[in-house]
Amino acid sequence: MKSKGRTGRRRKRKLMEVSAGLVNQSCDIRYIQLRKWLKNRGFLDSQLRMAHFPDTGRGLMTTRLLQPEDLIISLPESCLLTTETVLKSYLGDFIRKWCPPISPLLALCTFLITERYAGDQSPWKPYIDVLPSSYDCPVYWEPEIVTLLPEPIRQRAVQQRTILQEFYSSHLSFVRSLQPLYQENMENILSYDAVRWAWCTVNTRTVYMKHAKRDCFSSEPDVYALAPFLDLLNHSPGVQVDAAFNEEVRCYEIRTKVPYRKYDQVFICYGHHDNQRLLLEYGFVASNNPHRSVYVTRDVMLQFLSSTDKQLQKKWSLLKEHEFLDTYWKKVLLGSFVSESKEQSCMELVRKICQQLLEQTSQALQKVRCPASSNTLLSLIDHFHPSS
Ligand SMILES: C[S@@+](CC[C@H](N)C(=O)[O-])C[C@H]1O[C@@H](n2cnc3c(N)ncnc32)[C@H](O)[C@@H]1O
Repeated sequence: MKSKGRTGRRRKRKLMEVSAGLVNQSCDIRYIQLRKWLKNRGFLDSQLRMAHFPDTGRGLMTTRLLQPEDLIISLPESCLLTTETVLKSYLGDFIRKWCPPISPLLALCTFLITERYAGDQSPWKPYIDVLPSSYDCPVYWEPEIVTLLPEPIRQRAVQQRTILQEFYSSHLSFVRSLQPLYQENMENILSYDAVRWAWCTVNTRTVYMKHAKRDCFSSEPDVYALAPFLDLLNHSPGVQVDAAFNEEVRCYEIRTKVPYRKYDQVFICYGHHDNQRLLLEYGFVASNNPHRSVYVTRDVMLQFLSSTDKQLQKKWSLLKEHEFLDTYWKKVLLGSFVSESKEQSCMELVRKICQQLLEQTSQALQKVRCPASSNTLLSLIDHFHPSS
């Protein structure tokens, strides 16, 4: 009787999951190893399970109803990977001796790479095995694809690539100093590709956790913690959570502010980011993002403003200098009263600009021919379409 009931419940759960379009990934061997590893480090089983969702990809679903103020997850300190972890490791002495001090970000990236290189020997293997092997952030895109992005985000994507390249090349001498630890050439282990992977891992997956300033690190903020399992939570701009390290119980805790039904995907909010920022920093865009915005370059604006106005450049500089450009547009677009004629002309200008950006986006879409990446890219570029 008992086992029949359990079978029935299993069938019902399967049906509900299938109807929600999600695939429970609990039997993935890497996931099982991760759960075992977490348990050994004191993580008590939570109601969350890894699953694959049709709209957001891999994420976490709840196996029970969640009410506002419920604790979603409580991850013990021993599961967190921070600069403290790095300093206690074989890298600690090298970091402490190195001058000028390296950044907390470089310490984390180096540790991730050397632990991945250690393979079976690494105590972090179960975590590293579930990390993505590559990312969708623009630093992974082919330059021809980056060229197709709308100009403002294209500039930022190019800038980001330069920052990463400088991050990689400016730390080569520190990387070489680690050679006594390995037989293989250190520059092969900490290659550009490896650094890009680690950089994206830290940038897309860490939670905020402030650490006291230490002399062995440069003055950049030390605010990262890699949080295994917890970092499978996807972003939704509409949800609210309380997330922080609880000093009393020494766990990183997240409490939901919104309810979830059984088998729903549970989300957190990475911040009030527009789609440009989400794409640059996390490699995705959110549909129905209340913070979405359309970036317009100065050249496009000037192209639409009266070409007969000889004083236009001067007026523009003046407005910019006094920070009127942003505030005035926001006022009009958010519905504050300016004057009827001004409002109408502003709206008309916005409509024309959007129309032009729409046309440019359609042309860019036509050029995306690469079959392997077209789906992701089409959806990404589509989100930058001003009409969306
Ligand atoms: C902290 S991880 C979340 C877990 C991740 N989906 C995974 O499979 O490991 C952040 C990454 O998840 C993806 N992501 C998060 N929220 C998303 C969303 N709403 N839609 C699509 N992808 C999302 C992005 O690739 C992002 O860089």
